[in-house]
Amino acid sequence: MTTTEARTTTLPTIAFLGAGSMAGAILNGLLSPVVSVTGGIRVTSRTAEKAAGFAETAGVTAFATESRADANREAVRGAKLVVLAVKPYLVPEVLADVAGDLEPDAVVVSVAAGVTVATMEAAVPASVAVIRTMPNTPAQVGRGVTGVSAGSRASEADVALVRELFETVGAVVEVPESQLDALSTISGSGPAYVFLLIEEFVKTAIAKGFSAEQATLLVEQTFLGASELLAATGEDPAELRRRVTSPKGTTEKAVEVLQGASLSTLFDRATDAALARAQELAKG
Ligand SMILES: NC(=O)C1=CN([C@@H]2O[C@H](COP(=O)(O)OP(=O)(O)OC[C@H]3O[C@@H](n4cnc5c(N)ncnc54)[C@H](OP(=O)(O)O)[C@@H]3O)[C@@H](O)[C@H]2O)C=CC1
Ligand SMILES: O=C(O)[C@@H]1CCC=N1
Repeated sequence: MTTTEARTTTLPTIAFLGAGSMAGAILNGLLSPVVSVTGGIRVTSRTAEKAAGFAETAGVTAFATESRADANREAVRGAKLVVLAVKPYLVPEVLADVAGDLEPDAVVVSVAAGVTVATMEAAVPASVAVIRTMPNTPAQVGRGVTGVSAGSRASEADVALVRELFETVGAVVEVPESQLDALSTISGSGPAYVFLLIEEFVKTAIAKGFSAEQATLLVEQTFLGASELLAATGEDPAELRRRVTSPKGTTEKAVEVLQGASLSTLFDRATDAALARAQELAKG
């Protein structure tokens, strides 16, 4: 695993096919002053409105498929890295469209949940490498974590390049493809679990008589503070929990209730449901 460092990264021409939440988060990292993308960044979207949002960004050229049918083909011509950031069900259609225009040494980097390397390798010329990844939205603030799985045709240099791309927005973990869907249920979807906990905790604080503003401050600062304490101390979270939980004190009572609700089973069931969905998406 590698963490983000303030070092200069130079990347070759990149095309993002799809410009939604995930592509936007990664793009944010690429726009950092310590990153240089030689040949520039191309971005495609379905709507002209979304593409127009990128028009002002230096170094980025955006095309919309609703304005020009060849938007994705135009974007991939000359691109070394082609990041597939459309919804999983669109991956086969988009790859079929661009296959003939990919550079022979291009690396197709998918962020799509579920869609397998085998499906993508079958859709592009044999000289084109495929690498599957699973980033997460904290990439937008340089705090992402991305799982990377090399396809059968990816060289060490291809994997190193893709690592460099995702290290501009956080940490990278290399795993075999057989583990990538499981990784997705932890870190890919994980930010949603955290936000859900925050939403529910704010409701609880409001029910205890705090204003919405106070409740939000209390809860958000508690999540941020606890996360930063964990990061700064490097302590085991169980030890940090113990330090909050005074013997015979108040926290002990709350933690007993939470543990009684079988939190670990709940997380197992939630991530199993996400894993089952990834397997459905793989079938197309
Ligand atoms: N969101 C997340 O936390 C994560 C998402 N992912 C993966 O990222 C991928 C994208 O998800 P997300 O960003 O959430 O989705 P969004 O719906 O936010 O983005 C999808 C993007 O694809 C564009 N699009 C649709 N059709 C085409 C097309 N034919 N050609 C080019 N662009 C097109 C859309 O354009 P327009 O905006 O104009 O409609 C939109 O910008 C998915 O495969 C998902 O599995 C992976 C990890 C985490
Ligand atoms: O919900 C999804 O399918 C994507 C993959 C992981 C996070 N978002």
